[in-house]
Amino acid sequence: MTEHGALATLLAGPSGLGTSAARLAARLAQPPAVPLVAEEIPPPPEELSLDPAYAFRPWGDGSAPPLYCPVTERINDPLGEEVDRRLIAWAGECGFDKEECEQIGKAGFGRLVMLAHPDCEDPDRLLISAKLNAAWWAADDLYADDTSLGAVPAELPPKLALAMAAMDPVPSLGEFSHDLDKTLRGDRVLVALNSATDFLRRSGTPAQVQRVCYSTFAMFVSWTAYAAWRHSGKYPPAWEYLAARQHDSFYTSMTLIDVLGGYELTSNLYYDPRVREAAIQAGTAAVLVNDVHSVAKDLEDESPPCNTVLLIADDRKCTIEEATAITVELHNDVVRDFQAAHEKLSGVPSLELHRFMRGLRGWMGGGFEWHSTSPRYRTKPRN
Ligand SMILES: CC(C)=CCC/C(C)=C(\C)COP(=O)(O)OP(=O)(O)O
Repeated sequence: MTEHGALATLLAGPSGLGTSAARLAARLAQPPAVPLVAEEIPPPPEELSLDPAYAFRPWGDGSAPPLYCPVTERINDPLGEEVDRRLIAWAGECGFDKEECEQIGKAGFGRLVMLAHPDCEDPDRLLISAKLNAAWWAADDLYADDTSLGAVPAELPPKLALAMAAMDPVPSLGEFSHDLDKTLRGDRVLVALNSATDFLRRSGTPAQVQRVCYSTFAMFVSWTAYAAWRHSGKYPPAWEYLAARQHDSFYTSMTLIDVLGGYELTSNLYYDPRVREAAIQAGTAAVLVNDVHSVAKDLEDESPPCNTVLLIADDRKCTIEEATAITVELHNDVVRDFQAAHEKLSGVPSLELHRFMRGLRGWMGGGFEWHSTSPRYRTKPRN
């Protein structure tokens, strides 16, 4: 029986997230009505604490409920520092200036991949994920999110179309290729996306490379939805943002798990609905960890980017603290769903699938650790 056939047989049983800008900003400026304090946090349900791979992990200043999250499998600071050194040198080659290279170094994307890919010891392989994540974040900050860095919502869609051309080179169109090639060479974000994808091509199979490209392009569609909401000043309800966030999540980063692990999860397993659902759950949970850590940073922008906590606060007319608790609860439920899916898939006779599922869990545990420690999310004390 093929791997896919085995999976289909095993899984044949019953099948298993779903205003205006001014109003949003005004509400968020209000002081918290009833702050949640640590003593009010209900104790975690005993039975869920039993799996040693998961824990209720305090985060931030400890005042919000803990995140139910996989534990961090590996912390190897010298390895993370080595990846960061190589990453900063590469960023300079792509055309990022000294200050930008320093920012990239400070964020610690090398440390992120050291934490998130515990089954990869090789700094050069880790660099595949470090380069791609740094390039995605550069596009996210410089093109999409950060007004102070020149991001303009109305200019985003055509920039993303060029970003796709940078990652997935288009065939020559004679005289019409000249200006495109010049543009792709002249913009540091496009150079980084092109270089990082080329670097991936050295180790990944064509199927692995293309899955990275297409999940990136799906993520770009969600970015254009956020840009339209920001441009019009009509922010969406949380449910609509969350629908987009599921394709704009660390799922994209997780497409690299098997490449860094030095194996390949075949396409029919990778895209099996149960595996995809689990991977989207892992990516969404990891990006909800990002949203709860990004609130202060996002509020600093003159036109705040979309964020689950801020949109829930607006939807429910509640405080940021209350919206944070709701987001944590949602996160924890998604992790529990992932945990159940992982358990169910553990009966499938595929070593690659077992490694990949463990890789998804490991990525969530590493992502949590990175968000808790990266200066990118260090919050200023609130008044
Ligand atoms: C940048 C990247 C790896 C893309 C996948 C995950 C993702 C979309 C982000 C982390 C970007 O979300 P966001 O803009 O909210 O991130 P920051 O809060 O700006 O770090």
